[in-house]
Amino acid sequence: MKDPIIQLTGLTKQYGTVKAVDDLNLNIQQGEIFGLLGPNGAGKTTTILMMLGLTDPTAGTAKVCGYNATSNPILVKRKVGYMPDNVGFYHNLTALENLLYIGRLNGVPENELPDRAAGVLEIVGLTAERHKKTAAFSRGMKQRLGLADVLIKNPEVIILDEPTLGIDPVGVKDFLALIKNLSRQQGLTVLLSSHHLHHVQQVCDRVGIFVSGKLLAQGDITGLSAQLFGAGSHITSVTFEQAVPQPWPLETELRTWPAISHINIHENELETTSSKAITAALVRFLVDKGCNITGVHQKNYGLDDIYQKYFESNE
Ligand SMILES: Nc1ncnc2c1ncn2[C@@H]1O[C@H](COP(=O)(O)OP(=O)(O)OP(=O)(O)O)[C@@H](O)[C@H]1O
Repeated sequence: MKDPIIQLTGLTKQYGTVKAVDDLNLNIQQGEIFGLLGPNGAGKTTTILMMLGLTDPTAGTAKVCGYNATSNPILVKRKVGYMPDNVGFYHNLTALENLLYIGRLNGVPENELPDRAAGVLEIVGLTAERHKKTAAFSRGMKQRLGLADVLIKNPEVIILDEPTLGIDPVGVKDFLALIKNLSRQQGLTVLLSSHHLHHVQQVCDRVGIFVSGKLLAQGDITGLSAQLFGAGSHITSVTFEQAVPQPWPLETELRTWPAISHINIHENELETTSSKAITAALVRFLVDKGCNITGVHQKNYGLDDIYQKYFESNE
């Protein structure tokens, strides 16, 4: 496997007595969409600022595109596009004029500028609006233009801080689809910070759960629920036509299934807790044994449950 394009090692930032980021270790591979998910004040922005060399770590290192962000911030900024949570524009200028201005600031050669601007406006879907002043832009349009600002310098990595804040649901869906396409088609690496679990869930390959400066867990959604809920990440409930007799010989058999960690029987309901999805096998087994089933329900722990368990007390 190639070296990770983002490598955070023991990254720590202390503000007075507050540890905003506490010994963060995280690797992100080229082309991945990684979601940094955490409640307000978790340390997401501070982490991003250290990755861009905009604030120095108290300890540890942030290596991005092969460069140490603290000692080589200029080289990192050449490769990384950053969209802060509050993108600002010159409202008396049009979308295109704003974009050309940012392109020049980022050193895009003058002869390439018109084509590049037209190209990124097309990607973000603002070609028809390019001559409108940004004062009249909706929040969703501003986010798209913010993304165009980031893309005009042909970055290898884009970092988006709370990119979906304040956009309506349809706008969010479109914006996230845009990010996903960009990453898939151009191999762009995306780090996205958010406290909206549903937005992160829609688009990210992997997620890191960040609370009070610490990364509690990382992985894809299934891996995360397995890490955070262990043996109890799947629950299957089965309803029978009649009450389950006690003792029930089938219970003894089910207790030998390695995936099942817990069995609960109440009247005509059976509930199993297991480390993997066993619903299909369980139903087949019960039908084979002559049980009459009137209902089946499978619950898998997802980000909602992770959120409730880890974030609610912080918000
Ligand atoms: N410049 C600063 N000086 C002192 N404390 C700071 C500074 N910047 C951030 N902090 C503190 O560090 C902690 C992490 O803040 P940070 O802004 O990184 O969190 P966040 O996850 O980005 O939250 P939000 O979603 O609210 O932006 C908070 O307790 C914050 O008060």
